[in-house]
Amino acid sequence: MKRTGGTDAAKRAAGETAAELVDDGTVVGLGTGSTAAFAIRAIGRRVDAGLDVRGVATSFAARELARECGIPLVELPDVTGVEPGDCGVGAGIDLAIDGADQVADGDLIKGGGAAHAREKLVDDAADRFVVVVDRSKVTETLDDPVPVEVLPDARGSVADRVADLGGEATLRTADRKDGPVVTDNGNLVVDCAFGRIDDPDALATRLSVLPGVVEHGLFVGIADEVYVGDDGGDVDVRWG
Ligand SMILES: O=C(CO)[C@H](O)[C@H](O)COP(=O)(O)O
Repeated sequence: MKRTGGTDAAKRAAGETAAELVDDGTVVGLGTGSTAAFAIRAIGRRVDAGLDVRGVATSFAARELARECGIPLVELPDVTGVEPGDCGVGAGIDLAIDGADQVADGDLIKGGGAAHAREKLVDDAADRFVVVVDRSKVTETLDDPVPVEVLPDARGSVADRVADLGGEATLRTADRKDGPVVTDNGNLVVDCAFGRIDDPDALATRLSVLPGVVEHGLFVGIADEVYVGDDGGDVDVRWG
């Protein structure tokens, strides 16, 4: 679920500071959401000024914004050495910059924009994953609902299994759409409230093995640094 307390000034500070980390001649993962958008626009301005970079978008929205900003794009298989009929080896993303909905002790809840499946794929593949957030996202422990992308037919069975785990699943709907939110991958999202999550790693493992779960929004041990912006334009680098 989106936390809406942060200001644009704080998001801008985090996003634009992280955009300075992009080196010439590299591949950068482009995150989703309003904070990552500040980074994408800043990278676009650097491209205008001559920066040679290729972007891998984490969502339809990130791709559209990157195109608007003139950032050359490649697809993930283009940087993983995949040949037809082959799995390829490793990934060639140097740096990923992405937002988060909640951060505690360097672990994240993501998926407020329903893009967490592809975000995890890109962010985890990067040599360095920098999270950009405003201060309202940083808490002592994770306790927001965890977005879980599910195959459409699995929404009921996953909700049952989430209840067995002590959680409560709610099918995500949108304000300006009849029916549920459909992800970029054609799936549904159930937001699963567990209250305080004392062991995110254990919960992540339990959610991952549920039949019909495509991806959940717990990002445990994936982030390398978290850039926390404040209203005055300062950025605190944590868990680096
Ligand atoms: O996980 C995400 C999308 O799936 C976003 O990164 C997250 O929702 C943060 O967005 P914002 O910066 O707009 O608060």
